[in-house]
Amino acid sequence: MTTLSQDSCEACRIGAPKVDDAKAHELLQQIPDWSLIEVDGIKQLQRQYKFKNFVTAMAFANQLADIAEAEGHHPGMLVEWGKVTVTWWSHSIKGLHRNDFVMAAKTDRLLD
Ligand SMILES: C[C@H](O)[C@H](O)[C@H]1CNC2=NC(N)=NC(=O)C2=N1
Repeated sequence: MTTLSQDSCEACRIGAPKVDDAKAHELLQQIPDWSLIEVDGIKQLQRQYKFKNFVTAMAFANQLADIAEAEGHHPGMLVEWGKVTVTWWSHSIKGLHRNDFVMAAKTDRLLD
């Protein structure tokens, strides 16, 4: 199995294959702190990160913005005092692509 955090995002266009449930559960083993959620029928990955204040939470969000730009794949982020909720899904396919699992793993690595 390849290490998700070391992969790069591949082009994800309308019609690209979604990750099926069996594959999603296999990939989730590499990102065990993430939850599989469904919003308006769209499967997504979500994790909440805790910080000591708003400034450190915002700094993390900005770091994540930088890697999102570098990979051309962008998360949902809710920045609050002491926490950031990150959500990954692929807008173009209204669901989960392998890219979302790659980016979730890279998000975790920001805190190594
Ligand atoms: C043109 C551009 O690459 C696309 O619109 C990208 C940008 N970032 C994206 N991010 C996410 N999460 N899903 C997408 O479908 C997506 N599309």
